[in-house]
Amino acid sequence: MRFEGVEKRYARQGAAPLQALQGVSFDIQPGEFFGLLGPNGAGKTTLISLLAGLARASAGRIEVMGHEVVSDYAAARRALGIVPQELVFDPFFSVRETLRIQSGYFGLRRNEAWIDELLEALGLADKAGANMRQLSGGMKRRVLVAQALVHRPPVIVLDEPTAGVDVELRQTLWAFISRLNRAGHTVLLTTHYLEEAEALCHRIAMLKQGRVVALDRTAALLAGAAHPVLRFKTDDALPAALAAQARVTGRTVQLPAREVHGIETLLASLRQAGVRIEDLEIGRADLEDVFLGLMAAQAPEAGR
Ligand SMILES: Nc1ncnc2c1ncn2[C@@H]1O[C@H](COP(=O)(O)OP(=O)(O)OP(=O)(O)O)[C@@H](O)[C@H]1O
Repeated sequence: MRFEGVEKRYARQGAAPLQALQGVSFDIQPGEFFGLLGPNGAGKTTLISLLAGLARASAGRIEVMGHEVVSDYAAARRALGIVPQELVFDPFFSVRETLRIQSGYFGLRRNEAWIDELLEALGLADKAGANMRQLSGGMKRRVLVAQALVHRPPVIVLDEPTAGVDVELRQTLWAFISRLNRAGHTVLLTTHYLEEAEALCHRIAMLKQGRVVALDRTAALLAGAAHPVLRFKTDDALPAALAAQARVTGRTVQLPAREVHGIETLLASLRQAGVRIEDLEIGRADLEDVFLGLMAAQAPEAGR
């Protein structure tokens, strides 16, 4: 898969066009598990809709398995299995009918064995006869995954597949997608769950305001942020200097320490400020730290 100088501008009434993607270029190797990360509005979904041929790039080109997505649309589309972010279904069909209809779009007549395998792998076997409107949101999402895979595409694209889904479905989904990846399928994943990207992706591109701001092997991105961190719980307010660098989730606070003896300095500052701490641990930086660091480092650009 190749993105070459991809640009996308959206026209806006009474305002300058919105530049959603600017000069995005990168390759994804066959068989790779690739993560596309970025904050809300970074352009991830836009890039996927260009890849899927649902929207046209303002400039640049995109190829999937050697097929350019506009001039060679049918072949490119056939190579892709796309799990969209939004749950859109015809409520009157059953799960099995939905998958048969999707097979029909790709001209596949005898696809029952694979449909059964998909239903089984995604924990949908006992829901095959249920109407789509009877399914819970999580079950619908499973059908969306099955639907994307019905034609056995070599490239699987997942746009935030685990947004709002429970732990069980996440595990089912990742076990299945990892199995397909080991069997040679290329996977492109967008997610807001950085621990998921860290666990699954070989390489990661980070998008910010329509540009690629980092692209590397996951291990290399993490190595770049190898500083230790101090994690603890507290009910007290942090002094301003520490609050500015803290990552706070509820009562849990994480502070970066530049070097190991930086931990001592941090603890001294906390003690001096009278911050009472519990459950203290020393850990290493994770992908979220890399991500937050990169997002903070790049100043916002004009025209956005
Ligand atoms: N059809 C559209 N018309 C106009 N602007 C759009 C359209 N689709 C997206 N945008 C704008 O383009 C920018 C990129 O949006 P996009 O949905 O690609 O981001 P994203 O990275 O997928 O975000 P999220 O994490 O919230 O899904 C945003 O500023 C968005 O408002």
